[in-house]
Amino acid sequence: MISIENVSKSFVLHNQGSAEIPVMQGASLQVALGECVSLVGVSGAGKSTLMRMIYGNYLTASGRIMVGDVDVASAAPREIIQLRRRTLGYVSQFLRVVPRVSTLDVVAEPLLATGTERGVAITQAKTLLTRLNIPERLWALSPTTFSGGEQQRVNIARGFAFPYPALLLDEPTASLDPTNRATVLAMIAEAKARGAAIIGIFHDHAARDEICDRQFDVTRFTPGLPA
Ligand SMILES: Nc1ncnc2c1ncn2[C@@H]1O[C@H](COP(=O)(O)OP(=O)(O)OP(=O)(O)O)[C@@H](O)[C@H]1O
Repeated sequence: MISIENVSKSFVLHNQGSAEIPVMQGASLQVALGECVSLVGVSGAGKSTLMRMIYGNYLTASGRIMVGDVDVASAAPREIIQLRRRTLGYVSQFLRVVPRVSTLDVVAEPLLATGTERGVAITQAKTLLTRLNIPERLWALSPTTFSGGEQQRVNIARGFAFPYPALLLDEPTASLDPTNRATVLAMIAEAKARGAAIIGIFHDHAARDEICDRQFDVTRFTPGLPA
């Protein structure tokens, strides 16, 4: 489902004499439907950079990043938006909060964007928020004022609302209490069981070992680091 082929990436620091910093060279990884792979490697190895390249937030210098039949490395912005709508989900570490949009609407939005009838989308959002222990009194409010852990759970509810066949998870269990952590791990297991291909970054090693089928050490492709 996700196929990364010989991918390289440099950053050009325009404010520092256009210095070119190579951060990844020749990375390849295949993730099948129903499989969960964790990106590992020392701090600065390029885990987040690879994740952002797969999602199309960072440009890829060379190589291919196939998600389904779309090559994110060469796709037009319009194709990437389409891919993100129905194929590729991303649970980032932090919720991007839009003032005045209710929590229910934040969670239902990925379903509404794919044509789900409003009543069905809101019911699904309520189910997810209940499961993640967001109190009902908060559902009509914007998550702007929520605690860090509450915002993270709203973000997870939103990320799991639509059944994406490919899913990127950036620290999905960070700063969760044991009960909510167990719920999120169960949700990831359910996504795998329905056939999602998942790539995650987990500093929570117990969670990683429980939920991931294998690890991908990004350090092997970091220029200048011992392999
Ligand atoms: N936007 C950027 N501009 C310039 N350099 C960047 C940018 N993003 C990342 N880098 C550099 O790329 C390298 C990889 O960073 P990245 O954040 O991907 O590492 P990581 O493995 O996710 O680290 P951590 O575990 O600490 O989050 C680092 O040397 C970092 O400084």
